[in-house]
Amino acid sequence: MSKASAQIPVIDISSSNPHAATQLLDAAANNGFVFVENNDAAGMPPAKIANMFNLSKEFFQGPVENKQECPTQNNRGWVSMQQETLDPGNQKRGDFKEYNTPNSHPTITLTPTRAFNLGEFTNNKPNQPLPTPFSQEASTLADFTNSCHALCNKLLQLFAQALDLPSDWFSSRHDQTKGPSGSIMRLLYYPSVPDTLAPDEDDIRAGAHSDYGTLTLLFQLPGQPGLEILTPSKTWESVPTNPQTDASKPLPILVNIGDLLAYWTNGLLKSTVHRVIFPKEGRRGGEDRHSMAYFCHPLDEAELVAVPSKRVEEYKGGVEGVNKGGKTLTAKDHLLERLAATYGTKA
Ligand SMILES: O=C(O)CCC(=O)C(=O)O
Ligand SMILES: [Fe+2]
Repeated sequence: MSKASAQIPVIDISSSNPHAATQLLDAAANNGFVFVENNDAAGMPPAKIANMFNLSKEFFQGPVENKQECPTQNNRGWVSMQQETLDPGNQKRGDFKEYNTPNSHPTITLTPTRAFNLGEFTNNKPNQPLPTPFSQEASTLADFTNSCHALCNKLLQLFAQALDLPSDWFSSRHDQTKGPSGSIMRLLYYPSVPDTLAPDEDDIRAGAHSDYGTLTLLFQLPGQPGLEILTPSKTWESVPTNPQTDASKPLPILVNIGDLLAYWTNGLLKSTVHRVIFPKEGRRGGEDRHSMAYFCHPLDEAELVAVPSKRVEEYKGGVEGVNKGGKTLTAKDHLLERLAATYGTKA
């Protein structure tokens, strides 16, 4: 039986929509996921997105030596299958990510490849080693991540407006000229697997998790489904790759609320649990899925205290763990804690 499709609104954030801020807040307070129409106000021309997907595909199709050149360090670089377990409490094995069939030979070797994490750029220069083809395209990558960050800041200003906060309350804490942050552009590849090797129930493409940062922008491709969200009634619902009926419109950008916006708003905004599966419809071994996630994080030292908003004060939800033993957590404390659980290392 196919899964119910999650009800995720598509919102126009251009000035022609005077309700953008409240619509965003309502969607974020409901299930924490929203599609943003990709018009000029989003500042993400479809050709730029397509170019990034092409670079990502070129990297993942390239030789494994390119990937091994830049193993993960400090959450940047090439992240391999089974190195990362997004749902450490429930998953027996690491995430089931890239299967490589050398020369299409039927003897399958499992090659750990999965994602490439790009950290912040400084003056368009990377702060990490880059493999081919990224090394020749540093300014393209920097430009794309900067556009993603600018869109996040625009959304953060709309959230501030809807919460009756000074419009830069969030965006000033995400001003990358003021210091380092944990923001990451992650390029993901989930290969299909041969039907004979179809995954068992424990093998999920990306385990259930909430995102660690403020906001995530997710770029998907049509015909490559698999993302699901956990609804308040604890059922999994699928997220469409394109919720629009007008095929001539650019694909909207999926945005989800991360843990920090939930902390800052005492849980009014929802950091919803999601995962990526092998869809039950279609081939057992799934289709190839490429996606790109921009995890927007605040400056490392930003404190996770509730924002001075009446709407937040009146909301009685509350989020566990913000104030541990009387100490206010910073964005960096939270990130290190989550990364330690994900990679199985010490914070
Ligand atoms: O690939 C996707 O669609 C989602 C990936 C994801 O949720 C993540 O990396 O945090
Ligand atoms: Fe995620």
